[in-house]
Amino acid sequence: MSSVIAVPESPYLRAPRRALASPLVVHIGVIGPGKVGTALLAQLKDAAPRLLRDAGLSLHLRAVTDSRHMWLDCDDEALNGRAHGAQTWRPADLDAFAAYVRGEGNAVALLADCSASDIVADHYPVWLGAGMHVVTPNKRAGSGDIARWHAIHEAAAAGSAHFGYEGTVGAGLPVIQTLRDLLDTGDELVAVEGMLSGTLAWLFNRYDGSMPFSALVREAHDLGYTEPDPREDLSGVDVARKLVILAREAGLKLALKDVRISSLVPAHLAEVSRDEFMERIGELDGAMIVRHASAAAAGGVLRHVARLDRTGASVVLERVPRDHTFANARLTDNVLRFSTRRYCDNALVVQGPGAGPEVTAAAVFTDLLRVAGAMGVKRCAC
Ligand SMILES: NC(=O)C1=CN([C@@H]2O[C@H](COP(=O)(O)OP(=O)(O)OC[C@H]3O[C@@H](n4cnc5c(N)ncnc54)[C@H](O)[C@@H]3O)[C@@H](O)[C@H]2O)C=CC1
Ligand SMILES: N[C@@H](CC=O)C(=O)O
Repeated sequence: MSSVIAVPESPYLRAPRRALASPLVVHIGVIGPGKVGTALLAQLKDAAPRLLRDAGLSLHLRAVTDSRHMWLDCDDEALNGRAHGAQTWRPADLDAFAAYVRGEGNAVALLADCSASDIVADHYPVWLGAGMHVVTPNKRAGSGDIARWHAIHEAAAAGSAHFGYEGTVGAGLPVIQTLRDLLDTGDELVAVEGMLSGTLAWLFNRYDGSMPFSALVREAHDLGYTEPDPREDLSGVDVARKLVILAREAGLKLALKDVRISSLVPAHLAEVSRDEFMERIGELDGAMIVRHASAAAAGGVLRHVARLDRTGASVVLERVPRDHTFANARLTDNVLRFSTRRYCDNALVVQGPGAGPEVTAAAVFTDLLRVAGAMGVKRCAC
């Protein structure tokens, strides 16, 4: 699909490699071949020959599954060659899928969950406990039931397996790793303030009242910025999930229900099906033009702002002055301002594109490379 290569072409990767006795073989299963999953499949395919050559890392795509079908034998040339390249599929079964990805022998097995499904997240403890690595941009595990979240981390420790979720906050931006590095070196999180939705950043960067807000939401959906159901973005729930993930990372007790959210989805559209919502999305336009005009009249712009500190968390669409940092971020830019014990006079800021299939897939790929790094592959991200 794309020629973009997720792994940076660093001098480190290009340098002559110390020959490994044998390549590290990683069996990969991709769950959810949607926008992010498809981009990940393309990135894996592009990078595999280079990683084998330069890093002694042998990536084997074993299987792909969505909610209804699973395709096994993805690396089987003969099978893939049948029916004009179409692979055979069978009804999806996550346990059988994981067992197939693992296979026989001693290969490292890794599951990349690119769905937004709680059902898939429910399987993480079993997979991790059995020593299979899990990498994901799916926010459900990190922001859902706290008992499941504990079970996941305990299973990962018990199975000596890695649970990677860098893509859950800020898409491809180094957010989780940055926070973890601060905490691991003894810093303390005091507060996070920022714009954590690529979709809402893009919408309010674009929206000037000259075209319907709903048309922009449709465009954001087509560009792959929104959640599978764009109400997750518009309601503020997607950003609230990210705040919960950050809070838990920092050891703060926060559940989704504790985040104060002001939703852009009117109550009468909150419970209808996704398809009906998309048909009636024009019903958002009236309220939005009024809010935009009111912010403009007061000399400001609308921005979707998230805040987290020890007293709580909030997600609000608010008016900010035109010269505010948030007013001048571009496109899907996320901005995360970390105030910590060390970064107290001036916050540590992570900023950049915060949504899109390519950048998100690259975060998942980076997590995969961290697993390989931990397994002794010295020439990629470790
Ligand atoms: N699109 C973006 O910019 C970003 C997305 N993410 C996350 O990435 C994930 C995927 O997002 P998209 O690719 O945009 O969504 P998508 O809707 O394009 O793809 C989701 C895929 O998951 C599959 N799926 C759903 N339930 C499943 C189940 N029970 N078992 C197996 N597969 C299942 C669907 O069939 C589909 O193939 C979501 O969790 C999203 O929050 C995270 C950061 C940024
Ligand atoms: N829909 C999300 C995607 C990344 O998490 C967003 O717009 O931020």
